[in-house]
Amino acid sequence: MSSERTYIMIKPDGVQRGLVGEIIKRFEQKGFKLVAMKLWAPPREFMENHYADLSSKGFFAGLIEYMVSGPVCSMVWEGAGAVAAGRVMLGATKPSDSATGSIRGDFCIEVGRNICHGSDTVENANKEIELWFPDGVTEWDSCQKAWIYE
Ligand SMILES: Nc1ncnc2c1ncn2[C@@H]1O[C@H](COP(=O)(O)OP(=O)(O)OP(=O)(O)O)[C@@H](O)[C@H]1O
Repeated sequence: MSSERTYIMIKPDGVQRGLVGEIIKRFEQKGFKLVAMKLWAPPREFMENHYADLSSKGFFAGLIEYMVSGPVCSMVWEGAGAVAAGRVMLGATKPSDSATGSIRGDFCIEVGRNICHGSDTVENANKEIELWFPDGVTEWDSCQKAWIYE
């Protein structure tokens, strides 16, 4: 499995409900490496751009209202298979379908308040990382590497 980077965002409900630490803890404990993070409230147009592929959906206006209702915590996590593993850790989009043990399965009830976002493909991850972190990420060596990878 090759090393990848994935864009993970804690949505406004996740921030307001005090789940930032819990979500970071899960990614750290899994063995992924944090290479970028910021807490901020991007302008509406920025969020519309992030979700541009959903602009024709009936829930788009509500989604954008939700996403600009408070600060989000944007992160980039790195590691082998990080994109697919990140999606599994988040759980299915609809919390009623999310496995217990996943972030959505454990902490939320409705699709319109589903706490977190994670890139769905490596290609989209690279696009999202460029959008959210145009100045790049922080490269560093983790002393845990030899204990996580063979
Ligand atoms: N039927 C719906 N009603 C309300 N909101 C929805 C609905 N479907 C999706 N959403 C919202 O739009 C977001 C993006 O939907 P998408 O289909 O891209 O799922 P996803 O890739 O799992 O989610 P995300 O991009 O947030 O990680 C969902 O996470 C959810 O917040």
